[in-house]
Amino acid sequence: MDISIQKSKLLNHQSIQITGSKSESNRLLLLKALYPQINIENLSNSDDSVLMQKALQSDDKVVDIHHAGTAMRFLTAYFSIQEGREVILTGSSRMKERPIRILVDALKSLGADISYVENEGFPPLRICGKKLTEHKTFLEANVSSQYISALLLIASSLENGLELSLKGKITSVPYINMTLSLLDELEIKTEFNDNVIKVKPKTSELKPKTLVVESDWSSASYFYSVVALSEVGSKLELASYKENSLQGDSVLAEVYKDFGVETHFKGNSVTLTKSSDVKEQTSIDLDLSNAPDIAQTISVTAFGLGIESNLVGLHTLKIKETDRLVALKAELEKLGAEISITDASLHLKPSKTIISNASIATYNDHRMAMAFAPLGLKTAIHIQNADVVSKSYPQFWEDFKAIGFNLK
Ligand SMILES: O=C(O)C1=C[C@@H](OP(=O)(O)O)[C@@H](O)[C@H](O)C1
Ligand SMILES: C=C(OP(=O)(O)O)C(=O)O
Repeated sequence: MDISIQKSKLLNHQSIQITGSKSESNRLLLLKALYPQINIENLSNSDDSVLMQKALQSDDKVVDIHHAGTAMRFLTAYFSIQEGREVILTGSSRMKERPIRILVDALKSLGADISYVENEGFPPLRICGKKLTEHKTFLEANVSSQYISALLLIASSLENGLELSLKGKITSVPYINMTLSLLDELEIKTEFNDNVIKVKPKTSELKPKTLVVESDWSSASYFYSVVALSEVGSKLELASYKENSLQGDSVLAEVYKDFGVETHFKGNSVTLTKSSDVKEQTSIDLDLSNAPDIAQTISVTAFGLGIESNLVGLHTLKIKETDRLVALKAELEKLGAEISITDASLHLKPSKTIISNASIATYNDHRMAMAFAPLGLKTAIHIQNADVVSKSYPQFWEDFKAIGFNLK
C-alpha cells in the first residue's frame, strides 16, 4: 500500500492516544514469561510486541520474529535458558544481515549451546536450551545495547546471577538503564558501576505486580515534527506520558525546543505547542548515540524548516531495519536536500525549497515512512509501502488523518 499525502494543515488542539512503548513492552513480556505474577497494562500493539508475545507462547521448533530486533536479541537469551528445548530462531532477510555474534559469544561463555544455521555471526540460530553455569562475562558495548539488555533480562534467573563487564564506549545507554529500572521495579537487585553491571539471582518469590507501560516516545517524535512544521500557536496533545520517563527518546522535549516546540506535562498527557518561529540561521548540533531512533525524524524536521543540522553518534543506524544513513541521504535528496553522510554522522545544509510530489522509498523501515510523513504540511509527498509503520505504530496513518493529514 502506497499513500499520497496532499498538502495538509494541522487541525489544532487534537488529542492522540499512542500505544505503549515497544521497548518497555518487549522487556516486560520476557520478564512475564520468567515471572508470570507480572501483569502488564498499556502493552504495545506494535507488530514487534505481538511477535514477541506469540514467540514466547509458541511451542514450535521454528520461531520467526520477522523484523523485530529486540525480539531477536531478547529471545536468543531467553531460549538459551529453556532447559531441554531446541529452537531455530529466525527472522526476515534483513534480520539475517543484522549481527548477533557479540551476544552469542557472551551467552556461550556463560555455557549456552547456540550455533549458526546459515551465516556465522548472523541469524538464524539453533538454540539448545540448558542451565547456564557461569556468571561472569564481558562484551563489546559499542554495537548494540540490545545485546546487553538481553543478558540482563535473563540474569536474575541464573543460579549465581550475572556480572557483565562492558568494553569500549557504551552505546544507546538509556535502553540499558530502562532494563535496569524495570528489574528494579520487580525488586531484582542490580548495580551499574564503572562499566560493570551486576544482577543478583532472584531467590524470593515475586509478589503479584502490575506495571503500566508508558506510551512510546519514539512514536511521539512524528508529532513533534508535525508541530515544529506548523504555524506558531499550533497545539497537539499526546497521551499517556510522564515527565520522568524510562525512555531515552523523551529527550525530544529538550531537542524540539530548538525547533520552536514547547512541551507541557499535565496529568498523564503532554501538550506540544509551536511557540516561536525558527530563525533561518539556526543550526542543530546533536550527538544521538543515546537516542538513535529519533535521528530520522530530526533530520526531516530540520530539512522541512530549511535549517542546517549536524548529527553525530549515528554509528548504530547502519545495522537497523535498513542502513538508515544511506536511506536518509537518498530520500532527502529526492526532495532537493544537500546532505552528506559518514558511517556515524549526517550533515544537512540549509535549503530554501522542497521538491513536490517526490516518491519516498521506505526500505522495510517503519521510521522512514513515519519520519517523512510530516512533510505533507509543506508539500504533496508520496510514501511507498506505507504499511511498514505497523512494526512499531499500526495506527499511525489513522492518527495522521485525525490531525488533518489529507491522505489518499
Ligand atoms: O533496547 C531497545 O529496546 C532498543 C535499543 C536500541 O537499539 P541499539 O541498542 O541497537 O541502538 C533502539 O534503536 C531500538 O529501537 C530499541
Ligand atoms: C531499531 C529499531 O528496532 P529493532 O532494533 O528492535 O528492530 C527501531 O524500532 O527503530
